[in-house]
Amino acid sequence: MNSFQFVNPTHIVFGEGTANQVGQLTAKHGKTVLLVYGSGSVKKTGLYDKTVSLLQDAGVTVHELPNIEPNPRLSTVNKGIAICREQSVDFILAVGGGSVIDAAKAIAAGVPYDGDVWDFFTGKAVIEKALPIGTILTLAATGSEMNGSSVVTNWEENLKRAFGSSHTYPKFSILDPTLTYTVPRNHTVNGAVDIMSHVFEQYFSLTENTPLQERFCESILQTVIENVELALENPEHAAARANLMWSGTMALNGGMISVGMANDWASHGIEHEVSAIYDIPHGAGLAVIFPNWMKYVHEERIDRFVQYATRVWGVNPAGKSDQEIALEGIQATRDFFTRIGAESRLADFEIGSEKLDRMAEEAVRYGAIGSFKRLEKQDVKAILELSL
Ligand SMILES: NC(=O)c1ccc[n+]([C@@H]2O[C@H](COP(=O)([O-])OP(=O)(O)OC[C@H]3O[C@@H](n4cnc5c(N)ncnc54)[C@H](O)[C@@H]3O)[C@@H](O)[C@H]2O)c1
Repeated sequence: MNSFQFVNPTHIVFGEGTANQVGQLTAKHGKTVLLVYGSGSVKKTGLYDKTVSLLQDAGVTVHELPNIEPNPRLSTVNKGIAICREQSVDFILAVGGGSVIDAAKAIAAGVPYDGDVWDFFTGKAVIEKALPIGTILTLAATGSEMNGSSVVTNWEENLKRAFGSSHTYPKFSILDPTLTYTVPRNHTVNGAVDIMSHVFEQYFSLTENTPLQERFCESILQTVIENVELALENPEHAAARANLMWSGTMALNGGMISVGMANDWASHGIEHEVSAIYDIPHGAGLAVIFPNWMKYVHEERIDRFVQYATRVWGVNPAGKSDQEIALEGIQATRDFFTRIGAESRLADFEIGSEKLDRMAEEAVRYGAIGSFKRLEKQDVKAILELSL
């Protein structure tokens, strides 16, 4: 295990009915709020009306930025920055999934910065301060509700980039699993794949002597596997929705499950290049890329893949070589994603080979990616080719 420090400042308020606390939680941090949300579900479910009235009852002035896109765009973030400056907003409340929360973080970082907020995504500048934000989460997936990361798409340049900062952790996040009852089938699937992928990025590591971290990872994977089909069969399955929601938060809350371990994140980097051009949902892209990344890299550390196959998927190792066991675990991953309804090929999104070179080149724009196996442009291209 490597040396590490771990801090996570986000106050989590978990459980049915907790959205009723949004007024008092927000009023602790700000008086003039930008309410950031997507294009439909919060209005349909009544969460929008309820939130506005709770904020007003708490004496908070509310300004709004609706219509955050899935895969939020830089142009929308800039609109939010302008509103905050014009209206002297002192707190941002995100109500939605990862896209809404990520947009809120980018706005929060952009408001006190004199330059272009995109600088934080390209590494040209480092975030030194940000407006405080809070969230009401409506979709179990990204972990953005308890981490400092944001992913934004610069649509004009077809670039999807991320930043991570200690200044953009939410002050609080309200996690009411009943708010996810309305999440449609495809986004429930994408969310589950995203949660599992976050764990994979941390679990497939070359760092030695990390048994507790590995078991944290395995337990999240098992919990998602056990619960996602229950939520798909019955979208109002209270226990399944609660378990998925907490799994999503734990899978990526600033690295708690993988402290002291090298992380990989190459598959996320590759997926970002795909969705930057084709605007496909993040989880859907990961369901295609990840099993192919696994096939491509598993020989780097076969014992971790054997452990994954046997502990997570219950592969019986008797009479099999390590290679056979590892491949059985990878196939079990692919089969599971397919069984819950995730796509398995880029062709399912009508993506062909035309832009593979550009995607591979952009993925390694700042150098080789990944730590489990360092991937150069030709490796990324090979994984994308396997994914066609
Ligand atoms: N910040 C991070 O740590 C992090 C990690 C992984 C991914 N991401 C990014 O997050 C984005 C994806 O976020 P996401 O997976 O949470 O999805 P999302 O926020 O894009 O939402 C997906 C869809 O679900 C709908 N939706 C959300 N809640 C709903 C509800 N309760 N009922 C009905 N519909 C609902 C939204 O309107 C949207 O159409 C991508 O841009 C991805 O790159 C961020």
